[in-house]
Amino acid sequence: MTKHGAVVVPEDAVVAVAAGRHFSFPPPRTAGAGDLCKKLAAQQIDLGAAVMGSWLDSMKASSPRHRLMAPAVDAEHDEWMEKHPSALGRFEAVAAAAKGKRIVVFLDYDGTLSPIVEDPDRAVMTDEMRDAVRGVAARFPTAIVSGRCLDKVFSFVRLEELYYAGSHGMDIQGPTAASTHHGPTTTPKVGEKQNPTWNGRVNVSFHAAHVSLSGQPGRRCMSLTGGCCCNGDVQGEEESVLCQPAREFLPMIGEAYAALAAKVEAIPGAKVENNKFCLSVHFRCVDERRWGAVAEQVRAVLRDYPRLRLTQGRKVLEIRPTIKWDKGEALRFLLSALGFSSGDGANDGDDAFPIYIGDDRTDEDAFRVLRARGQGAGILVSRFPKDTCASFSLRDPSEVKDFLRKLVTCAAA
Ligand SMILES: O=P(O)(O)OC[C@H]1O[C@H](O[C@H]2O[C@H](CO)[C@@H](O)[C@H](O)[C@H]2O)[C@H](O)[C@@H](O)[C@@H]1O
Repeated sequence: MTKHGAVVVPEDAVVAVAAGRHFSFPPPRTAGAGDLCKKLAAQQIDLGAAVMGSWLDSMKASSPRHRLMAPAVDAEHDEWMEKHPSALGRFEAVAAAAKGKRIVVFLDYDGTLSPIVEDPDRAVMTDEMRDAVRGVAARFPTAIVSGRCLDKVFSFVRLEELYYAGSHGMDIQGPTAASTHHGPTTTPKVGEKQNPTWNGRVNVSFHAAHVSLSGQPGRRCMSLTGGCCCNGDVQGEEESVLCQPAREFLPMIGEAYAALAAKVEAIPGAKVENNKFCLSVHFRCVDERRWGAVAEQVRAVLRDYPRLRLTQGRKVLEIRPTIKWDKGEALRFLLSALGFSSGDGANDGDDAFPIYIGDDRTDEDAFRVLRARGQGAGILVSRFPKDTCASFSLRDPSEVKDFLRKLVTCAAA
């Protein structure tokens, strides 16, 4: 890739529109979240026949080709970087803002911890990245927040000491008791002398005897001693999970999966991934001339399921329940479960410093929550300008790894 000449780079990002906002950090509470952040929330795509064209446009818009033509595009990039500076370049500003607070780390998976690849089943993360995440998790409560189903994302990450929020936050489980029961009783504050491990589960209790719904060996789960703020869904079998707000949709999602898989089978390259509480219809490997056919098949199935809605990720159409739950709500829930806020919005846990790193449209829901709370740091992984509610940027998973390592070094120092 060169900065000069007309190099066209395929990328699944939404091209930036001037955000009309200059960099300010820490972001002011609520102010600044405004219209842009509302617009960026994982949007529901209208399923009406009249908007099929715009639906297809939306699929194309999520996969623009970036023209890197100096100097105009460089200027646009520079302007964007002023508003969303590198979290590595401004590491000292992040560390200063976190000083005296308790860091909690939230990490998206695809495009953040692993590079985007054609086959979703091969999106593995490197051992170096795993070590970096392990290092962070030894010092701060750390959660993976992914659109993938919990078992799948766990099979990639393979670290038992983390919290996992699968299915876009609709399936939340905690670390094993064994992997975390040797640290301080509260998360260390930045700048405080620290024990290298943590155990900051203020109002969370572990049920070591329970296995997860997946039966995943070696993983124990937990429930809230103070009750679940997740529609009261923690009961019976659910005692083994922290939060599953969309449980009632499981049979419906299963049916929709079968119908969709049968419908898109005939479209070369299309693939439906069952993410338990949501479904992903991948069109990355579909000839662009057939994208309309993918959209049409998805629409046909969704007509039978008015309680399911459609959102969009990186060359993927995502079908999920029509409940008000997303990665932002998962972040809120986990902060509350960790004792950093009341959960009812009355107290946003000002001593917490959540760092959320993600690359996708669905991560904007979490960035928006951080902006609204005027708390922590949202970091967008992108090498191209995009509209975002994040404060900072990192170019790719390799920079994410460097940032995580720096966080560990800084905490150790
Ligand atoms: O929230 P995330 O962890 O980022 O998960 C979002 C979706 O990621 C995966 O799809 C994306 O990555 C694939 C592998 O690199 C790529 O082939 C695909 O085009 C991307 O959309 C995953 O397969 C989906 O289930 C997740 O919803």
